[in-house]
Amino acid sequence: MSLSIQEVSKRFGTKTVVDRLSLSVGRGQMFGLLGANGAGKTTTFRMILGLMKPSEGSIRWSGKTLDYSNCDVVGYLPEERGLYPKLTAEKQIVLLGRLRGMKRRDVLQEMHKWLEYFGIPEYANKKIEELSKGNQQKIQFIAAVIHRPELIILDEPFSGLDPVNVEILKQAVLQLKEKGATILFSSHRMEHVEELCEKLCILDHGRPVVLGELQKIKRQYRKKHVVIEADFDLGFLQGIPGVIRLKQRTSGARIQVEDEAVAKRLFHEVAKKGFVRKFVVEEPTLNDIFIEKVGNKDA
Ligand SMILES: Nc1ncnc2c1ncn2[C@@H]1O[C@H](COP(=O)(O)OP(=O)(O)OP(=O)(O)O)[C@@H](O)[C@H]1O
Repeated sequence: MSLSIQEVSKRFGTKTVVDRLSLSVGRGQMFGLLGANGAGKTTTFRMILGLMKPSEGSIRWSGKTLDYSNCDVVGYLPEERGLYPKLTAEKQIVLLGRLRGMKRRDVLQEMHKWLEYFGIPEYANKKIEELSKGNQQKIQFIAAVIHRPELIILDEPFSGLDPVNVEILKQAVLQLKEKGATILFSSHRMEHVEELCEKLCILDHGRPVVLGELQKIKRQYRKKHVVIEADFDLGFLQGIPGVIRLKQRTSGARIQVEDEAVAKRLFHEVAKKGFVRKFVVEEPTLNDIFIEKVGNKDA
């Protein structure tokens, strides 16, 4: 079981909003889609779900195109949250579970398990409109995964949640992954993707500018940061070839360098000067990579 996207493009009129995207996500893998507003994330999800046809290319889940006839294998949390405000959480979830072909008894059993997990068992009989935004989101998440889908697509699942609830939802998503679900999610927050995904794609105006395995992407990125703490001023390092920028900190400096060889040079230079309390070469963060590839704007 795997998702395979090959050379997919989507155009609206003359505007290309997804531009030759190819990727694959295997069973039990988690894939993160990053990009600024309007980069093409939701459009990509809609094409995977069969709600929209690609202008070019193909999308297959286990060798088949998804459409309304086989979409029960997918669970989808849309970006625009859409629950019926007047229904109770239970009625809402039962309705969606039944539409997925589940027996009422099975829906209720699964729903109670999830409500317990989220620490809100008493909300089963509350109307959606009576719940906070965060709790509505949990109900919609439960509705999206109630039928234990093989493929789960979560559009901005963490937006609007407080840090405690972000953590609870992250753990829930990880549990589903461990049980073998294939999960794709979009986010504006790079640290979420960094923490949860093996694979990722950064879209910039529909174009995949970074794509692949997180660890490989980081390794291939040659520029590093060096954090130094010393009892003397580190400003002189700015003049060393290969130093891109130096930011002074209260107890030292954080320096971006061209590659590891420059980091070694810095090590020798500071060691000659005096006592060095700290010298660390940091892996680039996804944020560093995003800023270089897409520019200094919000993901
Ligand atoms: N049905 C449509 N008709 C015309 N243009 C569309 C349609 N759907 C999306 N677009 C355009 O496609 C581009 C990509 O939109 P999309 O919603 O996929 O971006 P996104 O990455 O999900 O953004 P956000 O982070 O804001 O949710 C946008 O410029 C949007 O206006």
